[in-house]
Amino acid sequence: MTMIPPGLLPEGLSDRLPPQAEASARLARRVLDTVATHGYERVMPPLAEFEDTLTQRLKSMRAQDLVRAVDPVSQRSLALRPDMTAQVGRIAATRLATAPRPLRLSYAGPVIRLKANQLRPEREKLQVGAELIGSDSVAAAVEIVNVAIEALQAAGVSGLTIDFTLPDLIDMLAAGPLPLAADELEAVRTELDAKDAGALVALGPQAAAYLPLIEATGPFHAAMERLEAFNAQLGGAINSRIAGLRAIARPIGWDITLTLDPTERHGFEYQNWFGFSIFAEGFIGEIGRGGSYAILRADGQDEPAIGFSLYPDPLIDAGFGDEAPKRLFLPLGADAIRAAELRAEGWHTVAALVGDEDGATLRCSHWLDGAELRAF
Ligand SMILES: N[C@@H](Cc1c[nH]c[nH+]1)C(=O)O
Repeated sequence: MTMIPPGLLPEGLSDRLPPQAEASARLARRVLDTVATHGYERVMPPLAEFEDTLTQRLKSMRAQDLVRAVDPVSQRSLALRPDMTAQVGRIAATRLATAPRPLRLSYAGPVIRLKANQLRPEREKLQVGAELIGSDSVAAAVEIVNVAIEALQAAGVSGLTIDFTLPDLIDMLAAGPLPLAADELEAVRTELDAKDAGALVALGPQAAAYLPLIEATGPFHAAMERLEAFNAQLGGAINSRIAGLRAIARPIGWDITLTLDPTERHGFEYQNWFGFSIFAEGFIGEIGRGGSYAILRADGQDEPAIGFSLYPDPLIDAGFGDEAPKRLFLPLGADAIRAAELRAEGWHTVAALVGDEDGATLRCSHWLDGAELRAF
């Protein structure tokens, strides 16, 4: 029999220890507090749900990568949540179906996937976010992008880059001005993902018409000019998308780097007209993502929505939210009233239990001597 050392967890799952556990809670708190100031109210969906209600609520969400189990009570398939946006969608479509719109909700909690991605081995991640339900207008997008930026800045994250994308652009073009057969569509997507101009042209003239989209990538303003030139060739077929992107970019401060990658689809499985990824200087991979999507309501109608989710674990690993508390040792018999006063001033007290503990070993910087603080 193989011995499993104590404390060993399944691959991709880990404990958060002091001080990162506190830092993680603090960062989530800052984000939630910031979004609350913009009217977003917190919901707490459960860790697991019936698999079908979890995956069928958002249009074009796929049931991939789920950690599943059969519920012995209902005999139905349960899944651990991979993304709280789907749960917020379910809440909005069911229990809050009659709440006034737009409905602004926020959330924070762990999410889990079966497989880790190439960039990070973790299968469990903290997700913190906000969703605006009832609109996916340009005004709603402006609000969501700016609230996401403000929340990250309030948490002390700087050097932000926002990469805009148009998740359903290829579908829209293929169904309209640049027709593609179903099999061609997938091949075009693959080559656009790879940004392989040669391979795209080799697919034939229909596919080659998508070539300008490879060029319309990079720093926002230059890429937008190329996207506008492409739009002009198409007789203005994507006018509304272009106007939307410009309006969303306009209020964003100069301290934020903006980029465009109109065909990026990694991580944008259910988003429709607008999507964005958030990067922070010094971190590989995105630390957040968002966009517009449709929630399926009980009456079969779609409800528009837009939101963002942050994945702050890499920030925590790098020390964000770390604030070493001032720790004070209380020897046996210390003045309880004075200790309470000091706690009210922000000290964390560590009380002796037997009398021979060493406060310095317990990571206290000071000890209470009568009413006085003494440094160790
Ligand atoms: N939940 C999505 C991002 C998102 C939130 N709202 C809309 N999109 C994700 O984590 O990829």
